[in-house]
Amino acid sequence: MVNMRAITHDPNVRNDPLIFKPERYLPSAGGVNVDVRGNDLRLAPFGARIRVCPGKSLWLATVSLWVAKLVHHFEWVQNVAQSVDLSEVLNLSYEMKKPLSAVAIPRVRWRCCGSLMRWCVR
Ligand code: HEM
Repeated sequence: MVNMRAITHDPNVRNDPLIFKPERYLPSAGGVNVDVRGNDLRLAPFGARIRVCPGKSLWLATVSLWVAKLVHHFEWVQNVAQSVDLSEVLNLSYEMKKPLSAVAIPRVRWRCCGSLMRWCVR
């Protein structure tokens, strides 16, 4: 498994590695253009080489749809009961010490149309 934490926290690879700045990989915002499919280890969320994620193409082809659906159907608001804490803990990999929590409020009301996996707007 590629140690992405070590790579992405290396100041020789990333300027200001501790600052949350996703636009650093957005060419239209002056960031660098990185191939995330495992060919460029500056950013390899799916790993690389022989154990690279076999689901990467499926995910890259559908991620826009998933995000669009989540934003279209829900209003996302901060969970006031649990503030955002970016502290990390080392388990099998680095994980958030306190899981990120948000509240999703449905934008429309739904009712089940009777068949499995089919929901309609009331
Ligand atoms: C946001 C989406 C995803 C991310 C960030 C992701 C990331 C990863 C990473 C980092 C690995 C480990 C690579 C390594 O060991 O170096 C992995 C492995 C794997 N992923 Fe994904 N993955 C995603 C989605 C998917 C999807 C959609 C599928 C299946 C449909 C999938 C199936 C697998 C499998 C089976 C492995 C194990 C491969 C092996 O050990 O040989 N992943 N993934």
